[in-house]
Amino acid sequence: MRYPLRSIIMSVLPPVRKDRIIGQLPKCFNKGAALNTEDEFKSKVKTACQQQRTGTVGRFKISKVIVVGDLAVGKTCLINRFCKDVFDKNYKATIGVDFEMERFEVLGVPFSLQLWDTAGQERFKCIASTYYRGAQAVIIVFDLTDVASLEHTRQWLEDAMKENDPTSVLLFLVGTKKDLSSPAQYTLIEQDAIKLADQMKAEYWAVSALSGELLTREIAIVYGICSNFV
Ligand SMILES: Nc1nc2c(ncn2[C@@H]2O[C@H](COP(=O)(O)OP(=O)(O)OP(=O)(O)O)[C@@H](O)[C@H]2O)c(=O)[nH]1
Repeated sequence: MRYPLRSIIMSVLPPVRKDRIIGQLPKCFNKGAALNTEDEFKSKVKTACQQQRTGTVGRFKISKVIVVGDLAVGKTCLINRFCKDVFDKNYKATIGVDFEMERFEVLGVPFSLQLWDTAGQERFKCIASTYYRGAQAVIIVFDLTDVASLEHTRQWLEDAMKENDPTSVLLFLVGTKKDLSSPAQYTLIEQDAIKLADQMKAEYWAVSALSGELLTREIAIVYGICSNFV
């Protein structure tokens, strides 16, 4: 007896986690640097979901998201907090690239994010950049306590865009380690980050992987991609 591939896949996958079931658009972090300030999904997105026209592989839609940024700014911790809800204070450099898959249900339709964690170390940049191609979203990470890491985000963006179509990629500029920055330091760097996000046409967030504060906003990636896929 033959079974359709999708039924087989669905039967071996665990159910989608409750907090990954998205019925409403998450609020943006800062209206001054947001990709979307609407409260609701676009009607064409809703219609596509209702009509199950959302995927390229059966009902599935897989979106590739690459996470780039300087050495030790917190890319791996960001992904680990988001996907596994854990935090490791010990630093282990990413060698080349790493990969996590996160499943969602958006307006009743299965939706997956591939999160590609890339190495910030110069010597691994060459390997990592071979995985940049075909991204639907790029998360450019900087450390809120390190101004130089914010300045370097332009270069990371440029590198990521060499392999992608700038007109169709969604950009996120994410400041990490908010728990380590003093209010005065945070206010200063945030002003520059918002300005930069505006120039890049990126959505801005400030998060802490240690506390987990605001990290649920990563779910905002979903709506950005969602509103693009029809
Ligand atoms: N206090 C605090 N420490 C953090 C946070 N995020 C990351 N760190 C620490 O910063 C260090 C580097 O974090 P990683 O996530 O490994 O950095 P990375 O950007 O993936 O580094 P590479 O893989 O070398 O590019 C680790 O010691 C983490 O524990 C945060 O939000 N708060």
